[in-house]
Amino acid sequence: MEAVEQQDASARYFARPKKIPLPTNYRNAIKYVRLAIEEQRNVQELLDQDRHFRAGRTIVGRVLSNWPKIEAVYASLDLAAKEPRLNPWLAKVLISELLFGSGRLVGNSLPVECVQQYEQQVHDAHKELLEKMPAAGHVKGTHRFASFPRGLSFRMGRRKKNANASDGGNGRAATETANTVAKAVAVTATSEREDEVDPYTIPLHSRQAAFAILWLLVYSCAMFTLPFGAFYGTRHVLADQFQIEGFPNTCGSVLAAVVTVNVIIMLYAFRGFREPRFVRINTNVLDLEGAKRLLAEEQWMLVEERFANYGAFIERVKSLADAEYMEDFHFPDLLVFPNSAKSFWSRATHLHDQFLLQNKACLLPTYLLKPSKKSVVLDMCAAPGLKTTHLACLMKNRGRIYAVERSEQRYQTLCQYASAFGVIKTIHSDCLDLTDEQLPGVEFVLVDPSCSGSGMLQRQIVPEPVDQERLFKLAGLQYKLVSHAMNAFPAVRRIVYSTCSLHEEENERVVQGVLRHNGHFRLLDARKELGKEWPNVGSPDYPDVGERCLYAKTVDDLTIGMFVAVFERCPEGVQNEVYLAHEKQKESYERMHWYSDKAERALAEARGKHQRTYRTSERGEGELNGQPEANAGVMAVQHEAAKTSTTELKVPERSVQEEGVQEANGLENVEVEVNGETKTKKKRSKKEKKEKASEHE
Ligand SMILES: C[S@@+](CC[C@H](N)C(=O)[O-])C[C@H]1O[C@@H](n2cnc3c(N)ncnc32)[C@H](O)[C@@H]1O
Repeated sequence: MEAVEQQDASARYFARPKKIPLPTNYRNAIKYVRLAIEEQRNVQELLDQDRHFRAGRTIVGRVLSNWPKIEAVYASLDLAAKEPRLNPWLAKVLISELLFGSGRLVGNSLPVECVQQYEQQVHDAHKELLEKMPAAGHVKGTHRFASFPRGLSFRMGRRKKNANASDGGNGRAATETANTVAKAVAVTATSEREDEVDPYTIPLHSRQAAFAILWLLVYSCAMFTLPFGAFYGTRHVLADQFQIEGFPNTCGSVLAAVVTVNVIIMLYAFRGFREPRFVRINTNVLDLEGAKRLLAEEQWMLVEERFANYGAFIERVKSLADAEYMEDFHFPDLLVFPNSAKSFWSRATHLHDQFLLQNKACLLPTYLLKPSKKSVVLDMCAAPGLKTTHLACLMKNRGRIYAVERSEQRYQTLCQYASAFGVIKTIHSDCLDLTDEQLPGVEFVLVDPSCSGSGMLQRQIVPEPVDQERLFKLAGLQYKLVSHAMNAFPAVRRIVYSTCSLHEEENERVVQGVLRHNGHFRLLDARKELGKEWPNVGSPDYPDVGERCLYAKTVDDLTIGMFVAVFERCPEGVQNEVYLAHEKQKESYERMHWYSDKAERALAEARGKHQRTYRTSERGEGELNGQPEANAGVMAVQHEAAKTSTTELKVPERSVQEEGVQEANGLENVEVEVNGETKTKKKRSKKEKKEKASEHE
């Protein structure tokens, strides 16, 4: 009767329409257990090679070290007959997990749910086996049977041919034979002892420590040998080939040794740094708890520690073990994995809808934009669309996000990313051509434009020479985009400007330029806006600007380099302090010109009248024929103003905004107004246009 009920239950399970996949770790475990038992292969080697199956050693090891007991339980429950559709290898792996693993099964796949319904019976059968144990403990020679199959363990000797295993995992032959049970019972004593310390699994931290020591040994050997080689090699070459002897020879050789030492140190440091893998949860389809459940199915272990400060968190991230992951310190939808997880994530295509690989630094701009749920947002430079989709998640897929991209190819990628989010409307256009007319009611703008990309990891590892001309052009474009955001959309309340550049020219200087010419927007303190500890801000060389902007830095945040500034529209009648200070400076600059003109006129008059010589001393005092001049005060003002004009005003030969205007027009010999002057500009050549198109995205 009971059997019939269970059969019905199992039929119900297998008849369900929705197919939930079996966790990869169980699938892999079946493969290795079968290889070890059926084909008697040395799976230890195979497991070592399979770097993606992290939990494998433990799961497979558990099954194989308890194989007889598992077989006995499987047999006593008669699962082969009761659940003919249940893979016997899988059933045994799951029984092993229930009895000797965590005690719970991962996921809701059909086989898992099927075995789960026998959970109590599995435990009862196991208990029964243990109770019978003393009586059967004397069965001769049975301890060998309890050992790992030979293919698995380096500790074990020969493996006895296992009749049960050779039935193709069906196990039915064994199920009926009391013999098997007796054997299994008999070995329990031995294997139970072995269970206490799982000999198969070397704890992860021990393995990591062992590798660290090994690498240290390798590098220290290199350190104590290669510099000598460099020293004597150089000495030999200098003497034999170039006939350089004596002191110059020694200097050259020492230099070669020092360079070698430094190269080795750099290589070691480079090995030591492994940036973590940041993974964002697509909160549009999955919440944090759901994400944790999915990851548990994949045998990832959540580090559930709380950190007093950001430094402690960063240190813990650096020491994440291969199977561990953590929640991020700042962002609730971000998870942090060790560097070694990269291969897992590139293979885990079945999780790509629920999780997105995105560097933590890229979440700063979107979080700082803080769009309210049903607001209208404009992402001016959107492709490939990671920030756009994050905005959509933050807005719970409600409201409207205009995602603009001008590059055709990148626009296609943007469309793919955006397709799952109804809130995103993609627009293939130059965002400078769009205004409130086409995109009405925009309240929040993200400006994440093309930049030099000097914050990208590979560019930090192998730095490129700084191309000032290119930086200047990029800065011009960036200035123009932010200014456009501030002036083309009257309803805009908040703007976030971000780059993945570490150059001030593209960051603080652009922000300063924009604030100087747009009094109606002010710069917010981004650190305060973030609301949590953040180590790096901008340069103090930009008063009222630098300290309000954030930098993400590889060395402190383990992220790519990123710069973020947050602007907010000023209340009516209020202007930002950078604008006001600049206006004041402009005034004094104009006054300086006025004084200067006056002084020049007075001088000319004096020259005409008296034919005397005039010069300005170092201190700015006027002297006439070597004597202090009556109008020396005027000259001092002139001198001070001149100083201001070169040091504080920093009126550049070509300003950022000039470049911006040039970029804006892109016309042949157009007249543009720059700092009040009209200049003629040349049209961008085809080559320049091409270069521009290939700028770092
Ligand atoms: C740094 S990427 C943006 C990355 C994107 N925000 C993300 O997180 O996925 C800069 C993008 O802006 C686009 N872009 C540059 N100038 C633009 C303009 N004037 N109008 C529209 N898109 C522009 C580039 O083609 C490039 O795809």
